[in-house]
Amino acid sequence: MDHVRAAPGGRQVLHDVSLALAPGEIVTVVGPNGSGKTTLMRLILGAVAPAGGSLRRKPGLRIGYVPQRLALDAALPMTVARFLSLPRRHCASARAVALAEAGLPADIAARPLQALSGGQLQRVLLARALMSAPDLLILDEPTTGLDQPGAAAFYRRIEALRDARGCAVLMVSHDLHVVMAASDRVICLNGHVCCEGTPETVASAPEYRALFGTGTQGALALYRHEHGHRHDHPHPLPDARDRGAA
Ligand SMILES: Nc1ncnc2c1ncn2[C@@H]1O[C@H](COP(=O)(O)OP(=O)(O)OP(=O)(O)O)[C@@H](O)[C@H]1O
Repeated sequence: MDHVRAAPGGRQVLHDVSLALAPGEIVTVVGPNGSGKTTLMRLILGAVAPAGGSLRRKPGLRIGYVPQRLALDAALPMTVARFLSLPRRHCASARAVALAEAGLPADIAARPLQALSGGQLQRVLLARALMSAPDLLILDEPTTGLDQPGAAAFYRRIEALRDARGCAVLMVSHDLHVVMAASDRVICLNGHVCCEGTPETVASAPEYRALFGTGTQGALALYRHEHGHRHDHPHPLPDARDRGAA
């Protein structure tokens, strides 16, 4: 997207936002409450139209979306298998692959959604997003409610998925903990792009520190320590949008 402005409901939320996502890249958007993170995600999903600037998607781009939460209706019990077959039916083997990739046993398919823990439900949402073989996976605050080791494990799974499938990943979060360290690139948003770069670059940027203080370095170290190795993925070149996922 180039110099995009967004004004959902007539109120300017984002201005002059330019970004490109390259295949296989994990990008995290951080920003304070109300900084426009969800609006940015909705722009990419096509649920909000730009009020200015331009937005281009690779033709045929498939996007898998993992919402922050799912409002479950206790009066309408639904099995995991049924949920995974919405909106389109898939064969049992495709379902088993997606469940395994999301870190769930195959027999969870027969269980009602209402009976799952928060972490299991989060992984079912991930499995559902994987069913469409996405080129781009968008996750909205995917570890809300998980503790820090649980969140670190979730992000390692996302990295493994990216490595296996080569899909781009865009995560949106106001959680400053391990999410940044799990990313190739971090975008700090506050109505516009305040700063962006590697997690280390952003964590030490004055614009970022003005918004969030200096408390993230410990969490970066924690993730690096648990993770045990680093990735050095190339970052998108200026023409990445011509090759890129979105
Ligand atoms: N359709 C809309 N109509 C009016 N205002 C909107 C609309 N959508 C978003 N906003 C406003 O835009 C601002 C940014 O919202 P957005 O949800 O994008 O922020 P966010 O960074 O995701 O926030 P949070 O961290 O709290 O989830 C908020 O003040 C919100 O009230």
